[in-house]
Amino acid sequence: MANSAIVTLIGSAVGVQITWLGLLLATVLGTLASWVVYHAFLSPLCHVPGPFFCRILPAALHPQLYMGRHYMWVTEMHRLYGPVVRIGHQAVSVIDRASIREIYQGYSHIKARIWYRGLDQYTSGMFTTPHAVVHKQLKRQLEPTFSRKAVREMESLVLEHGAAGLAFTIAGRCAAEAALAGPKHGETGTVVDLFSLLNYATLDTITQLALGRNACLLRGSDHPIVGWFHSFGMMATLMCAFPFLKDYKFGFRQMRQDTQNLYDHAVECITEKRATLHEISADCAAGRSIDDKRQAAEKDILANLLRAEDPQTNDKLTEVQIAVETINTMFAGTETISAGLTLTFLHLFRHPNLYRKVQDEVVRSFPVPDLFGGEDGCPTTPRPLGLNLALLQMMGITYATIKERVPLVEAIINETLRITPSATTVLMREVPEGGRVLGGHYMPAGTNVGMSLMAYHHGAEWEDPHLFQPERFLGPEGEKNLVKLMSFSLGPRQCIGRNLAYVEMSLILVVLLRFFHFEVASSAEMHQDWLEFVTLRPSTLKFHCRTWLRAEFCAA
Ligand code: HEM
Repeated sequence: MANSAIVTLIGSAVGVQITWLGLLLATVLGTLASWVVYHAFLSPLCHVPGPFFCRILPAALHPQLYMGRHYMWVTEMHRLYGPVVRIGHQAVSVIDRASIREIYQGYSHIKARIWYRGLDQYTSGMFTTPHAVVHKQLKRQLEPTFSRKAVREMESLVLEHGAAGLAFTIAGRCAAEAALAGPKHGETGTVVDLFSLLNYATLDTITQLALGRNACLLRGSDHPIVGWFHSFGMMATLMCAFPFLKDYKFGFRQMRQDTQNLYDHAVECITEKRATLHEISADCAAGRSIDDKRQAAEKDILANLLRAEDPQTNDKLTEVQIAVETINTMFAGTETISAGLTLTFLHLFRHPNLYRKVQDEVVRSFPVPDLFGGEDGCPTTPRPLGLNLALLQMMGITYATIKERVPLVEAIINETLRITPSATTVLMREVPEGGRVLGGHYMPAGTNVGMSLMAYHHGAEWEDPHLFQPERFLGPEGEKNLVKLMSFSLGPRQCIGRNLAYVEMSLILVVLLRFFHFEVASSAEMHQDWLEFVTLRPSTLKFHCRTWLRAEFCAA
């Protein structure tokens, strides 16, 4: 009674007859209008340059994210608005080095939960935890696993399961097609989807290293791990957008089941590795010899994780932590590398002189060994040469020899990761209590800020940023440019797999250049879009090339 009297009173005050529904609508519209006015003109972020709609739409980023075009859009926004751009209602992208240092060099700006929480499906791991104390301990435990020394000890596994496995697969396909096509094969070559093959090679390698079991995708296995990973990624994306899905276990049954299968598989591999390590130490104690395979099994990522210990507290990782770290390692260390290598070939195809130059250097630096020591210097190696791991080892293909003999290889990898960083996403952090001034603009606490790797690598910090010039990473300027390269991020949360990434990419690139000749299959492949779904991917999810085994490895 009293309420309707108030409505009537307001109605007569403004000279109109209003109802409850009208009042409700007016309240909603009024709140909305004041919200828009506040965010458009009064909020502390409204002075940050950027498109107007980003000020008022909480989901301004989402269409670009779901279409995979976010990185192109953010780069364009930086071109239009400068080094600090508001790219969302609460999100700002920065590409000036001072702001980047401020954000990433310490622990002050924590990882923005909204972007990472989806990966925490079991427990938060090193990749996702926002807590400095937790991260510091995990880092102390995990760093030795990914150190240069540890990666050197894993190198033979990386060569065998990645580079060599890939080369055998492609050589096998070339040989089969050459047998069918006869001399015509010289013109047509063998068409392979390089992106998929590189994906298989990197997944085979990382499953061997992180689980102790190669998924054998290059050898044609239909291991369900590919589907499990797909579901894990989808589930992670959904949980980022709708975090309540983690606690309310309804819907998405297949995806949840696949994610659980992935986790159970990791636990099974952990148990198996524990048993293997136990047997090895029993054999050592009994003075029995350990063959090469078992020696290598002792040095992979999983074996290191089982031994990992915090030097300050002696804490070891729990079983759940080990499972989560192996899954995150596989997640972080597969497509980043396969996309990076596919992009490397894309750039080499666009720069045929550079392709010839690096291939010539690789061929000169890794000659075919004369297996039987021919007289008068003539090679007596029988044809066709068996393309096997022993041959690669005899040719001396290691990360150290590649760096020493063909520095151009790593320079090409670095330039690829600069101009088209395979992990392109904006690495979002949260502005801490008290707010911060970044790039001359005040950002209140809680604002999501981050660098867009693509925009930064195409910005003012670089000379001729749009040109593909690997030489910028060689000679006296090389070191300076390397410090500016952010493809692996910087500071305490930078990529822990960086050493492994360089080793794996260099070995695969050199083996492919040494044994094969590649040409892109069509100009459509060259000009297709690359879309960003955490990493860059060709829009067709394929990158077809023609390939030929180089003459010295073919039957005479
Ligand atoms: C070309 C290859 C790679 C690129 C471009 C790359 C790039 C990156 C970037 C940009 C980050 C920072 C992510 C963020 O702040 O959100 C990162 C973090 C990380 N990467 Fe990589 N990565 C590569 C390969 C690998 C490999 C091979 C592994 C493991 C085997 C790995 C494991 C990780 C982990 C665990 C983190 C989280 C580190 C932390 O938060 O402390 N990455 N990577």
